[in-house]
Amino acid sequence: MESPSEETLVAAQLRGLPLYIHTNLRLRDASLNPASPVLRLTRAGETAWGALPGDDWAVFQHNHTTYEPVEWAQRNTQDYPSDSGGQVQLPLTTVLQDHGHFDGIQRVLFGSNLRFWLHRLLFLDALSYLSHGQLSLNLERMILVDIDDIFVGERGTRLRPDDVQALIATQRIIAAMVPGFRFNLGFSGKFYHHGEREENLGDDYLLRNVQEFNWFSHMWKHQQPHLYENLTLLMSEMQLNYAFAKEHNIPTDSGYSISPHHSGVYPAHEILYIAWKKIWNVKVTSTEEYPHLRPARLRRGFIHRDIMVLPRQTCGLFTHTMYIDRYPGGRDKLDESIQGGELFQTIVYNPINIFMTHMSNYGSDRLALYTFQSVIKFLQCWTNLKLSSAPPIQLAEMYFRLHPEEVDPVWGNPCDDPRHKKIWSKKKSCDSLPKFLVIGPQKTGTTALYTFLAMHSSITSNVPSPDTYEEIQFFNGNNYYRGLDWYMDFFPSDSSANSTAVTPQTRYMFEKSATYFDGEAVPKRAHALLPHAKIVSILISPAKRAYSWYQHQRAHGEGIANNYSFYQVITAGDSAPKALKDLRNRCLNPGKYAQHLEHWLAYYPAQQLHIIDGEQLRLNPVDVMNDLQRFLKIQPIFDYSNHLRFDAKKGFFCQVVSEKRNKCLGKSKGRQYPSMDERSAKLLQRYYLSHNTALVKLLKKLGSRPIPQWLKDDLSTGT
Ligand SMILES: Nc1ncnc2c1ncn2[C@@H]1O[C@H](COP(=O)(O)OS(=O)(=O)O)[C@@H](OP(=O)(O)O)[C@H]1O
Repeated sequence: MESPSEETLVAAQLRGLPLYIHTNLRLRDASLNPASPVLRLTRAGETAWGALPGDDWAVFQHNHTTYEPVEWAQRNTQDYPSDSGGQVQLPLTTVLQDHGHFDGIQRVLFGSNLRFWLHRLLFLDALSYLSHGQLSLNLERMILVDIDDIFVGERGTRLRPDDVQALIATQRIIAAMVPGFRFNLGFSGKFYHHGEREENLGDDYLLRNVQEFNWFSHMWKHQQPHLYENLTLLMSEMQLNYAFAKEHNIPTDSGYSISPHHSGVYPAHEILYIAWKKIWNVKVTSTEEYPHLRPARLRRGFIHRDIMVLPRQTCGLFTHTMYIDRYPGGRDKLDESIQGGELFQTIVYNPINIFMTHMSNYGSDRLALYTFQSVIKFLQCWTNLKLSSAPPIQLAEMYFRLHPEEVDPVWGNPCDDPRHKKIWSKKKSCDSLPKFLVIGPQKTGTTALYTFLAMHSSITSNVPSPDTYEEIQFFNGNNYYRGLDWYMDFFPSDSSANSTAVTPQTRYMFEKSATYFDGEAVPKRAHALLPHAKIVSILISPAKRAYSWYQHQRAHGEGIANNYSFYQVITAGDSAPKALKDLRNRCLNPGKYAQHLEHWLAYYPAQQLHIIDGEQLRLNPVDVMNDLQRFLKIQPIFDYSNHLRFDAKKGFFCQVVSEKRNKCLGKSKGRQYPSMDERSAKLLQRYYLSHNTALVKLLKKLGSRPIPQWLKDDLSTGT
C-alpha cells in the first residue's frame, strides 16, 4: 500500500456501475448536501471544519443521474501543499446515494467508517431511507439537567450572585431552543450559608429567585441513606430538609428526589423508598447505577414501591470539574464531546436524557453553562431533533410508556459490582445468598429432598416464611417486588440462626420453591441474582405428577378440583369456565419438562444443572443424595445410609430417629388416593408424548444421564 504522503488519486471502477472510487485519501472539512432526500435526523448544518478521522477515505466519482451526493469533503491539502497550487479545489463526494435507476438497487455508499461522528447520523438516516421509514428513530428528545448539591460545597467553590444571574440568563437562552427547559435544583438545606460572604449572598440570591427553577430534595446533610438502618431516623433527617424548604418557599411538590452518590436507590435500600414516599411523596428518582454504571447505553429504568427510577446520563461534569481548561483531557476533549462526541451522541440516541451536574460546575468559569448551551446549539445546527423539556414526573411517565418492558426490576447481586457494594447496607452480606436452588416442579418429591438436605450439618435452608412455610417463592409472583432485602432476611448471616456448628463460609445455603421450575420470569431473575448457583430439579412421570397435583388441590379444599373429576380437568376445552381452564393449565403445564428446562438452560450452563430422577429419590434416596453431594461438591460427605430407612407403614423412606423410630414426612406427602383411571392415563400419555420425546433428546444432549425408567415406560405405552 502507498504511504498517504505518496498517494495519488487512483481510480477503480465499481464493476458494472458508472462509478469510480478513489481510495486511501486524507480529507478535511465535511459538508452535507441540503437537497439530499436521505437527510432526516441529520441537518445540513455548516461545514464540519478540520481534518476528518483516518487516512484511508474513499471518494466517489460518478457520472449518472442515479447518483446524488450526500456528503462532500476537501482533500487535506495542508498535508500536501504542492497539490493545491493555491487553486480552489472541487469538493469530493464522500457519501453517495444511488437512487437505483441503473440496476434497480437503492444504496447509500459511505467512503469511510463510523469513526466520523457525522457518519453515525447519516448511517441512521440511510437505514431509515432505505427501509422506507421502517427503521426510523423518533425525533423527539427530552432534556433535563439536574444540579445536585445546591448549598453543598467547599468555600470558594460555591455560587456567587453573578453566577446565579448567569444561571438564569443561560436558562432563558436554552429555553428559547428547548421549550420547557428549567434547571432542576437539588438542595441540602443544612449547608445553606456555609460559604464565604459573597457565596452566602449567592445562596440568598438563589432563594430570592426560587420561582425561576424547578427544585427537588437532596438529603439534608448530603448523607448516604444506605447508612441508615432505622426508618424513623432517616425520616427525621428528611423532615429537616422539608422544613427548610417550607421556611424558604422552596416548592415541595416536584415528586422527585435524588440520593447522594445514588445510595440506596440501586441496590434498593427499602427504608429509603418508604421514607421518600412518606416525607416527600416521591414518585420519581434517577440513577446511573441500574443495572451498572457502564456501559452507559445499557442503563435502564424500573419501578419499585411505586417510585419510578429513571436512568441518568453522565455528561462528564463531576463535583471537582470546575474549570473548562481543567476538564479531564483539556478544553479540546470537552469540545470533542460536545461537537459530535459522547455528550452529543448521548442526546442523539436517548429519547429521554436526565443529566447529572453539580453546583460547583456552575461557579468558577461556569463550565456547565458553556457545555449545555454549546451542545444544544450544535444539535440544532446538525440535527432535526425536536428538543424539549418537562418536569421529572412527566418524563418518567413518558419513559415507561416508551419502555413498558422495563417496569419490572431485575435484582442483581450487589457484590458483583464494587460500586454497588459501596452503596449497599453494611448489614448485608453476599454470604447469605443461596448457593443452590431446588426448583421443583411441584409434587415430584421436593419436600423429601428438602428434608434430606436439611439433615446435612453443612447445609442450611432459609428460615420459614409465615405464609408459605419452607418455600419463599421469591423469584416468581409478587414477592419479587418486595425487594432483595426481603429475600435476604430469610437467610440470616449469623450462624446462631440455624445451625450453630458451622460458619457462613462452610454453610451451604439453599432454597427450595417447587413453583420455580415453570415460572416464566424465574430463570432470568434467578440468574441475575445468583449466576453461579447450582440448579436442582426432580422429574417424575408428568402424568403421575399431574394426578398427584390434582389430588393435592382436592386435599386443600380447592373448590374447582373438588367439583370436577381428574378427567374433566385435563380435558377442559376452550369453552370451559375460566377457573377450570386455569386449573387445567396449572395441572398440565409444569409437565412439559423439556420446554421448561430449555428455558433454564438459556440462562444457566448445563454444568450448573442437576436433574434427579424422582422415582430413584423415592426408591433409592441414599444413592440420589450421594450423587447430589458430589454434584454440589459438599464437604464433608454425609453418609445417608445410616440416617434414612424405608418405613413400611408410610411406604416411603424416612429419617432414622432411633433404632425403632422413624420420622416421616407429614400426611400430605405420600397421600393415599385411588389410582388414576385408565382413560386419563391413556390421554396423558398421548398428551405428553411430544414433550417426553423432547425430554429424551435433551437428556441425551446434556450428557451421560441414564434415561429414567418412567420416561421409557411413558414413551413405550404412548406410541
Ligand atoms: N420419602 C418420601 N416421603 C413422602 N413422599 C415422598 C417421598 N419421596 C417421594 N415422595 C413423593 O413426594 C410427593 C410430594 O411431592 P412434593 O413434596 O414435591 O410436593 S409439593 O409440591 O411440595 O406439594 C408425594 O406425592 P403424593 O404421593 O402424591 O403425595 C410422594 O409421592
